[in-house]
Amino acid sequence: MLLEAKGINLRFGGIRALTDVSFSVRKGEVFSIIGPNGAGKTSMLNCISGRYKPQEGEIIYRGKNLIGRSINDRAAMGIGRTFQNLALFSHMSVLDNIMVGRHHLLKNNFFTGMLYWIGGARKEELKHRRDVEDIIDFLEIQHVRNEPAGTLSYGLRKRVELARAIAINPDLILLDEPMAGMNLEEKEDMARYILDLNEELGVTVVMIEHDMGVVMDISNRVMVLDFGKKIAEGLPEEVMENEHVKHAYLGEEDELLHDDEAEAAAL
Ligand SMILES: Nc1ncnc2c1ncn2[C@@H]1O[C@H](COP(=O)(O)OP(=O)(O)OP(=O)(O)O)[C@@H](O)[C@H]1O
Repeated sequence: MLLEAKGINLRFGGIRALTDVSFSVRKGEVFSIIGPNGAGKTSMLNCISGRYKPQEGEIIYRGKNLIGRSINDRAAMGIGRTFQNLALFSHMSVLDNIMVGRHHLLKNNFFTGMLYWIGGARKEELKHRRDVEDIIDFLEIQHVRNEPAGTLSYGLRKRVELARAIAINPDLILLDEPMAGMNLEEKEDMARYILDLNEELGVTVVMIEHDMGVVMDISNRVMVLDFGKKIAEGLPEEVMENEHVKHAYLGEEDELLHDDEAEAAAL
């Protein structure tokens, strides 16, 4: 197992965001976390990336417990992530945004900076530049490499975010709704990049996604959360047939229906 979450409990005051959630992800898998709004999906990713600290439970990554380690430590251990909302520096070029992702890998600091002209640090920087160019080629964003990120289409910006997450050389990547807000063509492109990342570069993927078509297409296994609890885990087709899961999603539709009805009644 590459990643194992055991008995994760996360509370915010009186809110139980996650209750006794356990699951494991095998090396090389695309593992999706699905569930209705507010089910605890992002909270779970945040526990893995280090943004949130669960009150109870362990998260074991390559045999080491991650709890208590900083976000940077986890990145250095090979855990990359993207966010639900775009988090790029909009005035910086695509290239510089990706270099930011690379930053913690640069051994070069103030002191080693003095050695720059002697050779070591300069060589290191050249290697980083070459690696970043490889990522740019991989995600086919050469044509916008010098553009300010803020001027790009939404789909391209999401791709640059993925590039920045890949820049830390992750073994495990956490993707929070990578297709949100995309049109069909952009979704298909993104699905292909995620699969290439998984198959060609061997990166294990843990992904939150609302688009069931995408989830069914590219996931090896799926976990379903509802009100902070795991209600199902298994192959995509098994999970979709699960009565609890159908009920959780129907419940959400019911709620939406009631909201519409309430709105209609208010008019
Ligand atoms: N920082 C926080 N402070 C307080 N409550 C939080 C915080 N983060 C999450 N929560 C609460 O935890 C619960 C789970 O939220 P979370 O964002 O993890 O759900 P989600 O499944 O990712 O939802 P969505 O699909 O809408 O993104 C919600 O009730 C949310 O309000």
